[in-house]
Amino acid sequence: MFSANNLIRRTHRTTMRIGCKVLLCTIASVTVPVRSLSTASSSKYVGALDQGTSSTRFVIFDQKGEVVSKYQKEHVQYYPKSGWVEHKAEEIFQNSVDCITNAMKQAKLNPEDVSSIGITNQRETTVVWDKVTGEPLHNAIVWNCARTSGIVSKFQSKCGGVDGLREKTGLPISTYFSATKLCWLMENVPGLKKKAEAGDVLFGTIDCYLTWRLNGGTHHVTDITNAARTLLVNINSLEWDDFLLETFDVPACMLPSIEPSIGGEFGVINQCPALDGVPIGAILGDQHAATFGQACFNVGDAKCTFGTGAFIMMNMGSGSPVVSKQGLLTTPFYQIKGQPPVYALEGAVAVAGSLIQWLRDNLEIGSSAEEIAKLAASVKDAEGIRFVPAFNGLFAPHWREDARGTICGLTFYHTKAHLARAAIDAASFQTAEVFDAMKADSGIELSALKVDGGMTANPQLLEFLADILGTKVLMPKNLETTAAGVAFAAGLSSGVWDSLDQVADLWVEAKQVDQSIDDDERSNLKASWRKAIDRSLGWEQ
Ligand SMILES: Nc1ncnc2c1ncn2[C@@H]1O[C@H](COP(=O)(O)OP(=O)(O)O)[C@@H](O)[C@H]1O
Ligand SMILES: O=P(O)(O)OC[C@H](O)CO
Repeated sequence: MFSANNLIRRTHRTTMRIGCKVLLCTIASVTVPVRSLSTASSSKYVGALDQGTSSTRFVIFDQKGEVVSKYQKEHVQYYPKSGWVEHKAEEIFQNSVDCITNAMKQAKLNPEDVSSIGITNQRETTVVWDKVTGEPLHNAIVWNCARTSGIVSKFQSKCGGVDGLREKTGLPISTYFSATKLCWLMENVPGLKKKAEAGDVLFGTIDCYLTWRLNGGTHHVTDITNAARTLLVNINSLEWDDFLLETFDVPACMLPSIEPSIGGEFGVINQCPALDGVPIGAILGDQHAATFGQACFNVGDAKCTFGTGAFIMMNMGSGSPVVSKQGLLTTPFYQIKGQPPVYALEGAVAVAGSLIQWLRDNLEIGSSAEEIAKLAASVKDAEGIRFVPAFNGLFAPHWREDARGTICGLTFYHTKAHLARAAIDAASFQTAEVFDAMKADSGIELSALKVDGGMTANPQLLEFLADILGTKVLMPKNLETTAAGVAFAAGLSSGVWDSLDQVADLWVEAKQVDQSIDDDERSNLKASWRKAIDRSLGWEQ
């Protein structure tokens, strides 16, 4: 059992670069449970439950950080109305158990072989469930669901605009975060508000729901990286904030307790026989886990994950969080028990790979992402087409609920291949906007961007990205960076690894892509993108 009494502390010193200064400082004080020391020889594997927007996977890592086995399962996406997105939390839990069971079977491992697991998840997605039966009281409302735009306008007016809560929360008031999703549930699920006020209902993001189901309800907990994406947490105190709870009218009794990401009290698994008795050693939101897996441990290190959306995160170190003036998010990157959190700046782009899925499913211009990628590669560029995928409005750095998808520059010359190319370029253009905002906010000149996620299988994406950013793009050997990140975090808490330096050594570069255009060409491309963005704004009233 993971408890404060059986923890041993180890402190490690390393060098950290801040701008051009090199500091010798403590970055990791790792808490190690006795279990790992007493059973060090047998419990050498670490598991990662990676619950993403489109699928769930369980990945098992050995001490060298190599993948031993993995199992993945997609879940159904529900689109009950235009712009609405839902998941079934029960299906996600059952898929999690299936993935764990199959991956453990493939690797021929028993629970005693696994020192701990980490949970990483699609963030902000909101679940409410019955405290006794565990039954979800509505489908989960997904992070990219735009149903709360009316509620968002109301709170923006009430709180002083889109940035009215930014100092406290690090976030703009947007449909993206959990608070307005919870408001919608309270207003629309009959009887929910009364039950919640009576203490009969629990709220949580996906990490919290899965943890509660896996530990049989012994711990209703979340970690700080997930809690801080609800719009209900003060990013300085790292606690639920009374003013925010009052503003959004959320009863405190339905909220989980907030734990540090690494070594927090998350309980022990007792509802999945394949991992019976294994502690949950770490929880990290998926973008935070990817940043951890990409070993972005120095201030200024940054990564971008190109999956359903695109998410850039840059390590800003511990100390006071930097509040963005450029439309970025301030977010705890991770927190080790007993240590102050390390903060990050993040640029969240809502639509990246999902645009390729849309071309496949709705326009049927190819039967798979790979086929669309091939089509896009058959032309030398997009021939001037700019495709702004503001399907649910625009996230960072614009935060405009009123933007809608826009294709600019079409002529009779263009074919579906140019459209496919423009869709792939859109991910890089959006990343460049966030990249520039990050440089302006942090004062840090980023010399490289580490990348991962499903879209990075596409060489045209990587080449155009390096060109439009004007910097080198680095790809790791291990592309399961999200799962690796939370596995490393769990392994640090259970003693499989004992320092961030050790974890950083597990990161191996597979590929570097360099820019190949000059500054003039880059500025022209960026100027054309800005024009296209302007045309997408204000469409939806
Ligand atoms: N070769 C490719 N070119 C462009 N996009 C791709 C390619 N292969 C996969 N994708 C996109 O990558 C996304 C899947 O990436 P993944 O990291 O698994 O996403 P998530 O973690 O968000 O579920 C899909 O949206 C898909 O359209
Ligand atoms: O599951 P992904 O990779 O699409 O990530 C979703 C993000 O966590 C949403 O904030």
